[in-house]
Amino acid sequence: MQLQVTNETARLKAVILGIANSNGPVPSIEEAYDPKSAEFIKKGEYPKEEDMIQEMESVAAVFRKYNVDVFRPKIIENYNQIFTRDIGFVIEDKFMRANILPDREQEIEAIHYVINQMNPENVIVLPEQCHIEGGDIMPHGEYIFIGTYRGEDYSTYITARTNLAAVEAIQQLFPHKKVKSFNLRKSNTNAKANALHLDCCFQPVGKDKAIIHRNGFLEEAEYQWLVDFFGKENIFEIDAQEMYDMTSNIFSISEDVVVSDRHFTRLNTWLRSHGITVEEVSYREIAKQEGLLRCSTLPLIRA
Ligand SMILES: NC(=O)NCCC[C@H](N)C(=O)O
Repeated sequence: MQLQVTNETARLKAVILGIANSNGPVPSIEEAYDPKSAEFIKKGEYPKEEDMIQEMESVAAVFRKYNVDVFRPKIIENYNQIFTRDIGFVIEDKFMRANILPDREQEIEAIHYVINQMNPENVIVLPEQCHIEGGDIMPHGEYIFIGTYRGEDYSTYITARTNLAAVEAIQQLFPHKKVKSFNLRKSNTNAKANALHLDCCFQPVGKDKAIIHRNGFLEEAEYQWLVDFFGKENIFEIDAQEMYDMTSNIFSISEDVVVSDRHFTRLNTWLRSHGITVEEVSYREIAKQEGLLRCSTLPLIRA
């Protein structure tokens, strides 16, 4: 398999799509590793497996329509394998195996059969002290954007998943790229004030546009850098409720085609007004676990 990913929007050819089958029993509040899941566990409204399976199958159907090769993780019984994005990621022709939250460590085993199809020289495992999850990593041409948390209290946040050691390691591995990191706002208890990953508060879309939530960024200057980089007229600004709804976490099949949630009417109207085809699905149940479409996909080839 010849891996290739250098941005979020080039034509998708091959992808791993997570899987909701045998997702396990409803976790206890203590077992939740993000505030939105905890909120729905508390309310007794944790999403049902059959509903999430259906939601993911509708995305698989869109991929089939666009002739994208789709790989699914092998099912590990009673284990959450929906958010495949975080367990590894592709930059250029390299597959980076992520050092993910310990609660999610087994997820990688389920995609070994895909990793085995790659040139072993292109499969990279970062040193253990580098915490990193794919939701925080976005190659963008000559740049690699990385969501991180720079606070000294990093270890107190189960919602902080990518550390500075990982940012430095990525820069060393890709010396020809400009690595730009963003300090994200974290909350273990309030999902409206928690940018769990960079893709929960920002994502490039189309030819030259981006979706962004200002308060997801701890440094005003870093938010402003992105606004200036894309140009204010190309920015779709979302509010705290829209970040909570995971509005920045749509997924591009190409510069002209996006998979989005049908409830995102404001966003979908804006995308269409810029000539982008919106393939609408419902991902409302999966959203209760603080992840959406980008989180549940791991692109292998965009060319
Ligand atoms: N890229 C992402 O933002 N992934 C979402 C992961 C959600 C999952 N409940 C987690 O906390 O790891």
